Amino acid sequence: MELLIEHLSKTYPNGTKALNDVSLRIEPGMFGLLGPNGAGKSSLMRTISTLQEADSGSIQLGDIDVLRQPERVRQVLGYLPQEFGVYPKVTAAELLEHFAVLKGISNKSERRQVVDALLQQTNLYNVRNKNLGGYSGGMKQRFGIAQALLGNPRLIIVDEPTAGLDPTERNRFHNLLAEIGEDRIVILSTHIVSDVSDLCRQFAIINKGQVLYTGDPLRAIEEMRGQIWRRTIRKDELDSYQQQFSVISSRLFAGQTIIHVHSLAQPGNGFEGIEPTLEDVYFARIHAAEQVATQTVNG
Ligand SMILES: Nc1ncnc2c1ncn2[C@@H]1O[C@H](COP(=O)(O)OP(=O)(O)OP(=O)(O)O)[C@@H](O)[C@H]1O
Repeated sequence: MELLIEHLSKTYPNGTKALNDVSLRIEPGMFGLLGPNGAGKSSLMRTISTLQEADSGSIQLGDIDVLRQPERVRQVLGYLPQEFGVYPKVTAAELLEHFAVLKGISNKSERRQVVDALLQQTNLYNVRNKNLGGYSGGMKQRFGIAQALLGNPRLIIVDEPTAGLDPTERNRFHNLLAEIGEDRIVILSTHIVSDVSDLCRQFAIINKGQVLYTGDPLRAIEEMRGQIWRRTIRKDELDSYQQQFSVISSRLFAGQTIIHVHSLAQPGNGFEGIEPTLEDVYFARIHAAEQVATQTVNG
């Protein structure tokens, strides 16, 4: 089963163009949707999840026409929204049981089995009788995955799931995602580049409602080899470097400013060529798109 998105566009009533002719082909496995805040990731996730409509375009999931057959999509979809609220005074076992009823698992002993298995899989079995209000961020997110897995969905959508998790919880959550992404489509929407480089064999970069790149992370890095240059500068030099070069990122390290520049040729004295990372790919693509946008505005 594959997910085929073609020419999808959406403008909100206030005039915000959240999706601008988005086309993507997504195969089974983990797919990373990477973009800054406001890029349109949630709008795309909500549209695929049948929670909102598009103005134009189409989405096909296997033989399901997603925009026209929402009830069929819901039967094969698991969704972990960005803001996943839980009832604080209910235990994980109780709430998952409740979701299982809603999902249509009507046989009581079957339901019990499914719920227990999911609690085991998400490593929450030992704390299943604790109130969700006492769960840590990572435990809540794992509970979110447990409910998304009910009914054995073919398509799972998780919207910015690792924001706010500490490194250990994030690692554990990554392992869980990698496990569930083995035999179905899992779309992971995130602004955290390492979520994608750790987990995804396919990804897309989206910015201002447009797809800037789609492909394989390793290939994307390969394509940028020989084009990323690093230099340590003083903080007060940053402006002038930004005017002279394609500075795609700058960060402080031990009180000094380190910049990465995207350039086909050696930019000049003091620049050292480095192995690109997916973060460089991401920033270079976004930077290039911004440059084009500025040039268009300035004529
Ligand atoms: N219901 C809405 N009405 C009007 N504008 C909206 C609505 N929902 C989102 N937007 C705007 O559409 C654009 C895309 O938002 P969206 O939430 O899809 O982006 P995102 O990539 O998920 O960002 P974030 O990570 O901040 O959620 C933003 O400019 C946002 O302000």
